[in-house]
Amino acid sequence: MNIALFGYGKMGKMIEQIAQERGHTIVAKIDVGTADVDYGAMDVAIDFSTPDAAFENITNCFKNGVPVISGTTGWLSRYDEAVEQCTENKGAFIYASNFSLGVNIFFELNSHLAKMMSKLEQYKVSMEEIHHTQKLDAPSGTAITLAEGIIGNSSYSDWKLDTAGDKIIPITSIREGMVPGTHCICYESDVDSIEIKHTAHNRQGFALGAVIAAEWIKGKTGVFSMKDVLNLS
Ligand SMILES: NC(=O)C1=CN([C@@H]2O[C@H](COP(=O)(O)OP(=O)(O)OC[C@H]3O[C@@H](n4cnc5c(N)ncnc54)[C@H](O)[C@@H]3O)[C@@H](O)[C@H]2O)C=CC1
Ligand SMILES: O=C(O)C1=N[C@H](C(=O)O)C[C@H](O)C1
Repeated sequence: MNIALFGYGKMGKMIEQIAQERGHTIVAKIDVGTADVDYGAMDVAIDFSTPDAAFENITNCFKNGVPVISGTTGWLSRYDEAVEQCTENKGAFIYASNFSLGVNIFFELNSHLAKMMSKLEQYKVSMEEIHHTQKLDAPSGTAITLAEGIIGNSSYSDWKLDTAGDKIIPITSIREGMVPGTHCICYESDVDSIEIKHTAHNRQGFALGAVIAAEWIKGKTGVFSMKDVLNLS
């Protein structure tokens, strides 16, 4: 497939390597200041750019008939608008806050655990995420998806950064060193704690998942998720 990369930073470079290993061709590397974008050359676009740039990158692709895989986080207040534009243009779109297989299994585990814990009022939930110091958004997109998984399966109604409260999931965001991404969910009672944790050792899992999603979306129309791609129930 001919793949265009929107954002040629840490993730763009990792995706280039994995896509080429799987026999794909990178036909464009679009970053700040790229003047001409040849949409006609692309079978699919993979966007790992910045919170400010993602919406425009994604919707320009829809307008030009190019399917989009986006992993950029921090722009989700405009997700519904992007979905609308995808539908209007009969486009194809997958956004995931995290493309790694491990985290997508962790999402399922989190929802299942939240359902079980919802009957046990003595346990209070909290979340911690740790990322490298260059990260622009907090909390991470993955932490927000995890919080939504808890909210959808319990009586918790919202999440807040560094703020506990009734029916509120407190999220702590730590920025240190080169950490690729660590997420931990803790249920705590007076007598014990239960923790589940996902630790990314590098960025390869994120990049491989994005390339697999790009391969999967070929020939499809609509808005999908990694759950569709990975066939997780
Ligand atoms: N969903 C997932 O699995 C993952 C998501 N991410 C997210 O992906 C995004 C990128 O992460 P990294 O590559 O680590 O960041 P990065 O900072 O290394 O790369 C971002 C690149 O986007 C470029 N950029 C800025 N404006 C642009 C524009 N208008 N068009 C195209 N490119 C533009 C920057 O110059 C930079 O090269 C972040 O939002 C991050 O949270 C990161 C890892 C995994
Ligand atoms: O910025 C990152 O690096 C990452 N961002 C994603 C997020 O916000 O959840 C995914 C991963 O944790 C790495």
